[in-house]
Amino acid sequence: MELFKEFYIEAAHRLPHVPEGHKCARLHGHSFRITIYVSGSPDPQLGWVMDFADIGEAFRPLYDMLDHRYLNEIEGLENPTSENLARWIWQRLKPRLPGLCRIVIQETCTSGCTYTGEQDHDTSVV
Ligand SMILES: Nc1nc2c(c(=O)[nH]1)N=C([C@H](O)[C@H](O)COP(=O)(O)OP(=O)(O)OP(=O)(O)O)CN2
Ligand SMILES: [Zn+2]
Repeated sequence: MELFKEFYIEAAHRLPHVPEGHKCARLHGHSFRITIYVSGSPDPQLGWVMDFADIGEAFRPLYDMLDHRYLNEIEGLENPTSENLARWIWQRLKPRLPGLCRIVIQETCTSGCTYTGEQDHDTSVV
């Protein structure tokens, strides 16, 4: 079974490696929606995989690092695309939340990225 919990951060960014003239080279902001998914089997007694609040607890330190920030200033997020943000969160959250199975980053109502932590070719540019 899969649980999810949504978080919203307000953050500014710019994409430093886009072609000249691209709108995303300019400083701008988003209300990012970050959805954290956890998989597991429900405990027979409690009836839940884990307490939703514990997902919040695990994510809290990262939330505090991201919310109302200029993402480019954060170590490892110098090129804060949705893809890089998803991977950045995964690397820091997985040790605290072993059941983590998916992260969905939504930058706008129409654009986003899903990451399941598989071995992709790490071509991130910072
Ligand atoms: N693969 C990616 N492409 C883009 C990213 C990204 O992180 N990964 N990011 C951006 C920009 O941050 C941009 O602010 C968001 O993209 P976009 O969907 O183009 O935003 P719009 O609201 O302007 O899009 P509409 O066409 O109006 O729906 C760009 N690309
Ligand atoms: Zn953007």
